[in-house]
Amino acid sequence: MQYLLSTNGLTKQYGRHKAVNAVNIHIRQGDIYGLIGRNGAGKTTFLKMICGLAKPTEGEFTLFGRSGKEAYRCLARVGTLIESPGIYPNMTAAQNLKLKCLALGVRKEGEIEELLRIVGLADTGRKRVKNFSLGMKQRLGIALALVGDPDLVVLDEPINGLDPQGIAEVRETLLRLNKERNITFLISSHILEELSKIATHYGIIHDGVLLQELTGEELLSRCSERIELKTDDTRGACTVLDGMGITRYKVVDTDTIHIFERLSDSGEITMSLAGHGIRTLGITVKNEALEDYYLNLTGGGVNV
Ligand SMILES: Nc1ncnc2c1ncn2[C@@H]1O[C@H](COP(=O)(O)OP(=O)(O)OP(=O)(O)O)[C@@H](O)[C@H]1O
Repeated sequence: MQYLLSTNGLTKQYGRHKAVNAVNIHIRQGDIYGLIGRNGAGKTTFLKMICGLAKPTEGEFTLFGRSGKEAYRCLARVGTLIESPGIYPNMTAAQNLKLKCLALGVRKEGEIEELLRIVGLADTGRKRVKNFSLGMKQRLGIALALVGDPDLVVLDEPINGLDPQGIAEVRETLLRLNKERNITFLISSHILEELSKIATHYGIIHDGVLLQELTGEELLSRCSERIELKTDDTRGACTVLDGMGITRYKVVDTDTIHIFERLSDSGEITMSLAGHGIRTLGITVKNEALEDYYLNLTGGGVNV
């Protein structure tokens, strides 16, 4: 499998403390990859290493198929928003972008207008950035990371402190960029619930160690509200579910099916199964909230 970005034993040690400990991450072209971890888990340190802002103590990363020194040469294709985005508050959004374009030698006609459009700041005109909402500032930070047409954009906590509307705006922006410009994203957050509204893939980091990588679908099947159906005939049960027009289900075990829709229809499902001679051994509605899943995982500190 060819990854757009992968790491091999990437480690950063400060004194005796390993802020990032032998992390192997795998990001494909087109992913919106969420790196989730509590404060101090090592997210920023990890992101800094793959953006060339901190030198790994051990390990290496492969970027666009290049490793070692070659990988560092590919960093021009990576846009970053790490820690303070370097925004000038007394300038307008367009002026901030113009400065970044000048700094990177970008002279593409209409690029600033296009970037403002794509992050939803086209109508901010002469408004100075100091009068922007936090969400608008974050979107400007994203626009700044987009200067130079990167293929991969790395954003450190882009939804930190945003209200639900701000999160929705950032989400829409990232999804649009992902679709329209085919940009791959690596974004960090300490709140899985918020990240889950954006990411397609996840890496869970704790105490510098990557505990788990999983897809959005896997996370959904582990956390979301669902009916857990136990039966001794999963194949027959699937046929019955299909017949009931239920499409969002997954066989997770030899005797277990998770159903993610019609959560109040347990009775109807049981009756329908019985009508087809299929025994229901158990049927319950389960709901492990995202945050619980994450806390259980990091609290235990073990890989599951
Ligand atoms: N320059 C440094 N020197 C010494 N220790 C550092 C340095 N940078 C980070 N650390 C330590 O490494 C650990 C990971 O920090 P890091 O900032 O990467 O975590 P984080 O997950 O991004 O958390 P936060 O969201 O709070 O920034 C912390 O214990 C931090 O104190």
